[in-house]
Amino acid sequence: MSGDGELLANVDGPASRRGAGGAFVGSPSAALGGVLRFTKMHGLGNDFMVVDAISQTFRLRPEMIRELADRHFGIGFDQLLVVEPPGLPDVDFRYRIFNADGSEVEQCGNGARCFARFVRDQRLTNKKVMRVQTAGGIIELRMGKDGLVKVNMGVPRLEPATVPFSADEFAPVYNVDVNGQNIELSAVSMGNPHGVLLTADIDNAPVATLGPLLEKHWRFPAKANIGFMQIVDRGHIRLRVFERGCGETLACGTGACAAVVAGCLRGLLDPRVEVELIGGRLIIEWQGQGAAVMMDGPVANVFEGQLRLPAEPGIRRRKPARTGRQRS
Ligand SMILES: N[C@@H](CCC[C@H](N)C(=O)O)C(=O)O
Repeated sequence: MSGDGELLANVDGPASRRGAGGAFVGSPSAALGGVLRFTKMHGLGNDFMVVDAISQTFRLRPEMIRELADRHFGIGFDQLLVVEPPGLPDVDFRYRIFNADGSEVEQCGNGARCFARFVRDQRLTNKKVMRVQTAGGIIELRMGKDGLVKVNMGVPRLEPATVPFSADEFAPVYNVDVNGQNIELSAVSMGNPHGVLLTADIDNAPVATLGPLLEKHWRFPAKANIGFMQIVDRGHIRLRVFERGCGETLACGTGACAAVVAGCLRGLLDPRVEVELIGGRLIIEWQGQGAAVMMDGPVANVFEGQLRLPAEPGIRRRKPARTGRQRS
């Protein structure tokens, strides 16, 4: 963040739709040096800055995302969520996710529920069921009458190469050496990579120490989110997640899905499980290999805000193209 309180962002129009180093550009209409509107939201305390890139044009470099994510000097969030027009047929939106460290990632479960609420609140759609394209696959979002959002998170990927995890063949549990200590974990992709281990006492689990070591372990070549799961009974777990690219969060939706898949693979859980995270509860359902994982949970709006985006020297204002809001 710059010293005068203004936030540096580059806005240059749709030609450079995706910049180098993970920067992104929204779709045409906001003016160079104008304001970027956003909404702060959360799902069980996993918090997000959500931006409509259908009616706004902007570019944020990874360092800018890190500054915005900062809880003392910025807005503060675990992930930045970006709403874009779809790039595929039969899909309503494209949903992009950036961790607090500025890295773009494939999937975010709590974010998916917030996404559904956001696009309806912003009148980008009036659909109650929508299909959304992510880098981790297509997911289906369904608004419930109770204010909860149900998400079909897709079929978990278990083959090691698809997680990705380094192993010769699939196993429900792998032995991983961490500085001479043997750790037993399951490796699951929910679009994004997860390692899940069991703990007898979640309150004293070594999340802060073992989490970062496993996140960056060589056997997870794309790094991983690391879940610590305490089984209360066959229909109830407690879970803490050290998230890739942002550290321990109050809740992780894909982490909850991965934990239930891991527990079912080990024969420890029933198909419907209440997952108790620090920030609240999710209901996760999985009928077994080949089935999609279903996630049910709440969303919350925190506030709406806007950032002034100064023009970067050398970038000239372009006349914005006319766009209509997507309505279906
Ligand atoms: N909080 C998320 C997951 C966000 C992405 C994750 N940190 C990753 O790097 O894969 C969730 O609710 O799923």
